[in-house]
Amino acid sequence: DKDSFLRTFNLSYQQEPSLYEERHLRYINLLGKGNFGSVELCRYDPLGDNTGELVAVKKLQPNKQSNMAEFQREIHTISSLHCENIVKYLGVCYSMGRLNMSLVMEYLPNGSLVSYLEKNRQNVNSKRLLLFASQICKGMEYLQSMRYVHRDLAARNILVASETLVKIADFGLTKIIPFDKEYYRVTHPGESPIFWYAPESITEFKFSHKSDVWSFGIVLHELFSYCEHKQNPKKVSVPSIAMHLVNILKENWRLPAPLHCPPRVYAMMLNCWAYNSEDRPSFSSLGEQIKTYIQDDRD
Ligand SMILES: Cc1cnc(Nc2cc(F)c(C3CCN(C)CC3)c(F)c2)nc1Nc1ccc(F)c(N2CCCS2(=O)=O)c1
Repeated sequence: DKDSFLRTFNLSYQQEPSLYEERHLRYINLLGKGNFGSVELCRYDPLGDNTGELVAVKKLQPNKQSNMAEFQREIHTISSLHCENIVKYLGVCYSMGRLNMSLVMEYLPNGSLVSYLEKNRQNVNSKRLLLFASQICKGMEYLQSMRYVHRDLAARNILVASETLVKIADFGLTKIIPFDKEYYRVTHPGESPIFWYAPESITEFKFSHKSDVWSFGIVLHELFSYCEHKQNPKKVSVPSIAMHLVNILKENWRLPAPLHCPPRVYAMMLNCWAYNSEDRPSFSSLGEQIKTYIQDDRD
């Protein structure tokens, strides 16, 4: 019931999250499925006359109780974030008594950055790519101000709200950095997207704002290659490849510049890919740099 729900999240009444009643949540179609569970498009239609709002509902993989605690942490994380470049939390929906729960978020009709750039490649120029990059930067700056590390910053986790607004989604791997440390160390690497990982995340499972900056560099590369997979590394993780990757990174190999990528943007990517985390720029300095590139209308 509501009281125990509020206790679970040690929320007081005035913070009462919107509780969505399952019987009014009408399934429309599946938006995506992964090892996290699935995300569905639903209409929340309490009046039953199709005037209700469209929402994106993230459901936990059924009967994976272990994930329940993680999922509750993810819900707690996203419900504490208020930033126009982060997908909006709307509430939760209980089902099967209290056994299962879903995360209700605003629905962004244009889908992920990957599908959007593949489909709209023709009419997205480098100025618009820089606008998207600056917005992702702003979202990451906000996340850092809340002492969160995202740990899974990639174009597939960026959603397109409109042709001039993108938002960071999916906080399934997000962790809070302990107050007395500069990084978060994970114990179980799990299925890691190593091509988006900084070297120290691969070798020492260390995650920090600076490892998020490394991933931001990969997102810049994805943006300026319009998320064309042949130019992008695959999301695969096999231990031997991981160590091989770290070795060539140590020898200063980096992803080549995407086709037609402005040299100063490639230079920014290389800065994000400094081997030593303390040599990487901060999100605030990246944001400033991108802003000047947008203003001066070169490339
Ligand atoms: C919170 C949220 C809000 N709006 C939306 N709109 C949305 C609208 C769409 F047309 C699509 C697609 C576009 C392409 N065609 C072929 C199929 C539907 C779409 F994928 C999404 N999606 C949200 N979440 C979400 C959905 C789906 C996801 F796979 C993932 N994830 C992916 C990696 C982890 S993840 O869970 O972040 C998050």
